Parts: sequence; structure tokens; C-alpha cells
Amino acid sequence: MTVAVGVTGATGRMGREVVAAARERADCEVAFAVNREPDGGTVEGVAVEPAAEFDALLGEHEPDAVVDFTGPDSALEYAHACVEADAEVAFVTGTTGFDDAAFADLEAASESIPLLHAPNFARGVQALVNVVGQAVRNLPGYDVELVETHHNGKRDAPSGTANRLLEEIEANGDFAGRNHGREGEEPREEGEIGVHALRAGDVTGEHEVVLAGNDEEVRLTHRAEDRGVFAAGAVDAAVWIAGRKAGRYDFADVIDE
Ligand SMILES: NC(=O)C1=CN([C@@H]2O[C@H](COP(=O)(O)OP(=O)(O)OC[C@H]3O[C@@H](n4cnc5c(N)ncnc54)[C@H](OP(=O)(O)O)[C@@H]3O)[C@@H](O)[C@H]2O)C=CC1
Ligand SMILES: O=C(O)C1=N[C@H](C(=O)O)C[C@H](O)C1
Repeated sequence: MTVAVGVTGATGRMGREVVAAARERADCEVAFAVNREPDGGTVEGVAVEPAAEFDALLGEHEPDAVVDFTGPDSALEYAHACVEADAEVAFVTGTTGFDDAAFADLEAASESIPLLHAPNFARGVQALVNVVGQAVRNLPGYDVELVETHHNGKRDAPSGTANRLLEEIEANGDFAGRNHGREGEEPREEGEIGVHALRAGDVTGEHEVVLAGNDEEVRLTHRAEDRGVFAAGAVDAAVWIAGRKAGRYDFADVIDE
């Protein structure tokens, strides 16, 4: 079976990679690609249509899944459009920067359509999440600091991946809260988790969790070398989710199967 995907944000850093990754696979095809202001161009030979045409394109092409890397507001709009569409279409989004209300909105959409959100589609990050949980359990009382580094065009901070890692850290230990971008003249508060977001140059994405006790430290790092790794994971997710029943899915479901 060939899975047909619609790609939103197609001229963005990630959208381009998704179009390329989908076109590389024999079991996937790009049904359509949209961007907010496409100015009539193409990505990887695929015409990029205006976002205003999205509903019509859904009806015309009836894709199995939409893959979205845009921004929080537009991702929610696309999710709602998939819910409203006559055709059965899954929604896969890697967009980050959602607040609690937006997450609740995505959750509600997943009652009507298959929906998968992952703040990071690199398989290595899923492994990092697992390993970090284990390390925190094994090292109670150690100081934990999280440092993430991204390109200077990234809007949200901390990254979606950092937020996911923080949830995992907090779920596996006893902590006193998060300290974002420490400053001032007080020493480190016992049990706090330091969180640091660096924005510099064209760094694709790096996440490091430091666990330090007396006379020893553990550093767990994931470094993405190329956005292709995220795009490949997102297309894996689109192929995996196509045809499934409505519900909220996770990238771990894709990897674990
Ligand atoms: N889960 C993961 O593995 C990863 C997630 N991300 C996340 O993906 C998102 C996008 O990142 P990135 O590609 O770097 O960002 P870019 O700004 O490069 O791309 C976003 C694209 O979406 C377009 N866009 C914005 N609003 C709309 C809309 N309403 N309709 C159609 N297109 C729209 C933008 O158009 P315009 O240029 O006109 O603004 C732009 O082309 C971010 O939230 C980022 O954090 C990024 C990498 C990996
Ligand atoms: O904006 C990016 O570039 C990235 N965003 C994701 C995030 O917020 O975690 C994932 C990746 O690190 C790249």
C-alpha cells in the first residue's frame, strides 16, 4: 500500500525535508504540499499550494495523513481541518511550542482522528528519554541540569524536546522545581533542575542532561546532525498511523512496534 501524505509548512526548514523523505520512500507519496505564502514555487519538484487551499486539497486528494511542521496556531488549525474533513485523514505533527490549552485541543481532536504529536522524531531522542529516566532513578539526590542548543531561527524556548525530558526527569525523582536560565547571587537551590536554552548559528538540535554528584558526573547527549533524521521519523509515523482508528498516539508507539 502506498501512503499519501499532505505536507504543511512545506517551504520551511522541516517541511522541505519531509517532502524529500516522503519522496524517497517506495511506500509513500506526496499528495500535496502547502505553505502560508508559497509564491508559486516547488519543493523537490512538488508544487507548493497556498495554505488557504488546504481544505479543498484534503477533499480533492484524500491523503491518508497530513504531516505538519509549522507553528502552534497553524498546527491546531490544520488538526481541526482534518477533523472536519469528509475523508479519513490522520494528523502527524512535530510542531512544538504548544501551551496546555493547545495540548488539550489536540487531545480533543484525537477523539475524531488518529493523531500523533512528537516534539522530536529522532529515534535517538526516544532512547535518550528512556535512558534519562533510568539515570535519574539510579542517582537520587544528584544535581540535574538540562542544556539544549538550537539554531538562531528557533522560536520556542525551551525546546519541545527539553520539555519532554523535563517531564521524564520529574516523573522519576524528587525535585524542587525548574530554574530557567539561572542568574543572581544565590547558590544552586537543592533539588532544582537547571534549564538552559542556547540559540546560536545553524545548530540543528542538541540536548544534554547533566547529572552530577560529588566526585562524579554523567552527561547524556543527543545531537542531531541533519534535519533528515527528524523528517524520516515523521514519515515513518505517517506510514505507521495511516488507517488506524481515532486516538492519540506517540512516536514511541511507532518505534516499539
Ligand atoms: N518534532 C521534531 O522532530 C521537530 C520539530 N520541529 C518543530 O517544527 C516547527 C517548524 O520548524 P522549522 O521547520 O524549523 O520552522 P520554519 O519557520 O523553517 O518553517 C515553518 C514553516 O511553516 C510555515 N507556516 C507557518 N504558518 C503556516 C500556515 N498557517 N500554513 C502553512 N504554512 C505555515 C512557515 O511559513 P512562513 O515562512 O511564511 O512563516 C514556514 O515555511 C517548529 O515548531 C519546530 O520546533 C523542528 C524540527 C524537528
Ligand atoms: O526547532 C527545531 O529546530 C527543533 N525543534 C524540536 C524541539 O523543539 O524539540 C526538535 C529538534 O530539536 C529541532
